[in-house]
Amino acid sequence: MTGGTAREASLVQQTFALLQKNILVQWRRLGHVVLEWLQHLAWIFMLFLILAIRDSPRPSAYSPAEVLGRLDEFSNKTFPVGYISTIPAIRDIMQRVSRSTIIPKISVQEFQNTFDLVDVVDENITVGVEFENEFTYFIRYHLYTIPNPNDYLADKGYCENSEYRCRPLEYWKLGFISLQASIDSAIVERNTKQSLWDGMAATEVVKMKAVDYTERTVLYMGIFMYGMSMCFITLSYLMTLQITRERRKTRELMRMMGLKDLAFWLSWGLLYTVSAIIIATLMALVATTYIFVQSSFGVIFLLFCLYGIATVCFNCMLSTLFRKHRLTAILGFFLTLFLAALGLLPLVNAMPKSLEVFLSIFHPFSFAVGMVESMHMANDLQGTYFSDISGDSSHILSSAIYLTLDSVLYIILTLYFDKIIPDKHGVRHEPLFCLRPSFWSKKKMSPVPLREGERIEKDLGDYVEKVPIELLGKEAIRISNVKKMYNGKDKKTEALRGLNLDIYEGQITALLGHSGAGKTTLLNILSGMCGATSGSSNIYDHPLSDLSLRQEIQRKIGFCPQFDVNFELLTVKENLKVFAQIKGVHRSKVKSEVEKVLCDLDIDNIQDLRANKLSGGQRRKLTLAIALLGDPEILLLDEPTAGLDPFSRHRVWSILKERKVGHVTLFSTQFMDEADILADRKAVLSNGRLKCVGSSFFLKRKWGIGYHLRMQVTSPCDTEAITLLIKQHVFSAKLSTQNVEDLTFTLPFENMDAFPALFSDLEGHVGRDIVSYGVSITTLDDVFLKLEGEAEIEKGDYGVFAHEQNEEEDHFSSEPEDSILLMSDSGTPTISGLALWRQQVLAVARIRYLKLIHDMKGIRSILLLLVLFILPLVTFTIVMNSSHSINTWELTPHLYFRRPGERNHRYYSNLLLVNTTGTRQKGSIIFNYQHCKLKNSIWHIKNILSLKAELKQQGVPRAFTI
Ligand SMILES: Nc1ncnc2c1ncn2[C@@H]1O[C@H](COP(=O)(O)OP(=O)(O)OP(=O)(O)O)[C@@H](O)[C@H]1O
Repeated sequence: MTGGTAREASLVQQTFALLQKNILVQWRRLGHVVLEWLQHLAWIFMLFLILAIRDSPRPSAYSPAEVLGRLDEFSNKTFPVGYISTIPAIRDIMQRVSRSTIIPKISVQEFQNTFDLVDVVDENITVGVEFENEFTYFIRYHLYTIPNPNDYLADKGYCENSEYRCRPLEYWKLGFISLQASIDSAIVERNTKQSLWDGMAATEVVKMKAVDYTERTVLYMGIFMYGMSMCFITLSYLMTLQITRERRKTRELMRMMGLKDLAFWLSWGLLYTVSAIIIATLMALVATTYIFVQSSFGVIFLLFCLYGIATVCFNCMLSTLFRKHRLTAILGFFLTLFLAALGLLPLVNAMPKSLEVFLSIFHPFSFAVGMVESMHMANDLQGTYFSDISGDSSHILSSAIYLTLDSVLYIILTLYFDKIIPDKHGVRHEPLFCLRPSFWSKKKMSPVPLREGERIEKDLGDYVEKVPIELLGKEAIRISNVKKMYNGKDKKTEALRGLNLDIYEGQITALLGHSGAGKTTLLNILSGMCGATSGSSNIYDHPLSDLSLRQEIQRKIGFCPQFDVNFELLTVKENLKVFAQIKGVHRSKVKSEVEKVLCDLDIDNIQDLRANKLSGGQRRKLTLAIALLGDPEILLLDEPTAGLDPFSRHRVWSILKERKVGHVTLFSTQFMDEADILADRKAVLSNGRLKCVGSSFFLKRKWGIGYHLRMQVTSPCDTEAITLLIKQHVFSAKLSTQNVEDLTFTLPFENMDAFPALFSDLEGHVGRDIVSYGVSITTLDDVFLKLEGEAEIEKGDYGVFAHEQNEEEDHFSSEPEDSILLMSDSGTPTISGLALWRQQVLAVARIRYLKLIHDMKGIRSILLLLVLFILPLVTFTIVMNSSHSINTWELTPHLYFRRPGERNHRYYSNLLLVNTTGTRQKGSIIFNYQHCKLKNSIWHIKNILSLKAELKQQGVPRAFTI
């Protein structure tokens, strides 16, 4: 193997080339880009408006602490309490409660079962008490009488210095605290035989210092959380649309040229990361102005930024899962909508850490972990800061770590799915490919000498021409028993049925065959655009099935596919530059390489024309030019001159001939003259099999009919006499065509010796019954026609036609629609008036119906995905509901005890101790509290509720209520 420009495709060069291309494309479609940005900004503006109207920044203020009175000062005319007695101890406790000195007017009633009790509680007739055991109990109020005990569902604070509007005070005003104190006293009295009633009754109730205005409702915070989670929704839609489109159109071909997967994803990822950062900056500005007023801009910006990057990575992952760009984009849109709902979960309640870690694989949830907590802190008039990242702002760190890990996870999954879910073209890796050692060890190609004379085409016997001795051992491509089966929806197509063929270095080989013979399929397999179903193909003795070597092999190949490849908004020159860099042409040589190819193919006059403005032939030349870039050792060309003018065809032929030595060239063509002139060897395929292979001379000798003797005769003419004359010299001559004034005979090659005598005899008849005559040799067309037969050709044509129909998405383009409407089978209008109108309506209705069925598949996929992603949400909601956690607040000493420096977090409240003695009571209860690592004398509590705690004072256990 010789030749080839030195090429080494580096990740940086490829990424840079594609990124440059992406930026250029964005620039060329500036109008669209502006519209896209208007969409992004519309979302941010909407959020800004909602915030500006709903929640203008308020001055920081606290409502002060105030003493509400003694516990026994609560007085209600009647205070009915119901309970269910399941064990005698409960009745005993409630009997004691009925004698409560804290609530003198209490009346206690026993109920038979929970339903009866719930009925009266629901009607707000009585307050319910349910015991789990003799120490644990629930107090049940009518749902709307006291604020929801769940901190996140309740209006916290909101006192505005007015007792009337102070919701948390309902706990005091409606007797909740006094009842709880009564039950606690009864339990303590029953178990310790000591009475706490008097002390308890004298306990003073104090409203803690609280933030003056904080409206903590799920709805309110949920709207903003949801709005913030969806700030990248338009970006997601447009990104998936573009990536999936390019992935489908050109990615596999670029991959075939040696493009590294990561370079492709990075080029898009980096472009959209810039957009995400701009959106993140604007969002952070809006959020810090209206929601996180006390927080540092940097912290909020960081979270938005990381969320944006994770979104970009997520979209890349999504783009690997589907082929259709619209479907992917719509799906991405709905997924963002639904995943953003996951961000609401941290609002509802404190969730177990394990569930938080599990849900953090969804980036909107990870984002919400930081944002929701920051919102709660903002409601407490606290801000989040980098300096506090290990303290109260630690949730920011968790969120940032989750989002970073999400991004890494999505990138890994993108690369993985990209390998195991191939696009329309491309080779599928097995799911566990990364566990194979060969995947990680980068083998270098070292050609292994071939065993001389071992020919895999030998099965065809006489149909294969023997290659000259100097070619033996120069087999560059060896195709052995290759089969390819396409599994369509309705039927399977066997495109190749055990093909054997050797392609030699230093030769140009042509693939001939009827439409649908399998030429394109073979070239696609060799180029790596698709895999074979079975059999092996080796390139320089390296099996193509070894995926670890594939990239190495592919870099040596220049491939011109049947379809045209280019980036439409780039000029011819820009296209060539990008592809040269992808192919690994050194940066310093890109310019000269591009100029050489432009000049070789005579397209330098159109180098500044955009690809979407090129004619069919010019596009073809561009695709060929791309294949020639980097002077690849192996050229695989699928109908390279289709659509070219004769001048350009000759130019292509001379280029291929010039670079023949030391290179391998394999091309397919429908032009027999092209194969005849250009190719050293022609391989004729028929229905997926090799029919024969050899030089033109060999094929013509073997299948040609010999020579054609054409003569113009006078009319009327004695055909029999002329035939007899010819047969006298060439006995096996045959009259092949006969017209009024023309006769054509075929003369076999073997009778060439008889030709001089035949011609001199014919000369004698010229001017009498023969006007003139001439002889021509069999062409490859004749060979082809003989080999295939007309019936075969028709069959092949039909096959391809059917296939193309399947391939194209526009089944229902308007053209067939029109033809259905206007023409009968014979092509002439046969009906008119009402009948025609009826037929048109039916036809259009049928087309609409078929379109709907077609779209249903997409809708089904969307629904399936939605269900999959909603499932965690639904499960979580069920779990939450079943645990009654939303409307229940369990009071445990744990809530009130915290380490110094620990944030005043959710259910944790600081303990209020009011020392009215005027002395610092060393050794007293205050001293003991200080040793319990409690932060004392803090005038701040979320709700004023009772706590049952037990502390030892001077070794004596004392139960009391705070
Ligand atoms: N993606 C596909 N899915 C299903 N069948 C296919 C697909 N591609 C090709 N075929 C079928 O495989 C057979 C071989 O097709 P191929 O394109 O290789 O023929 P060809 O010799 O290149 O034809 P042409 O000269 O018209 O390009 C045909 O019958 C075709 O219908």
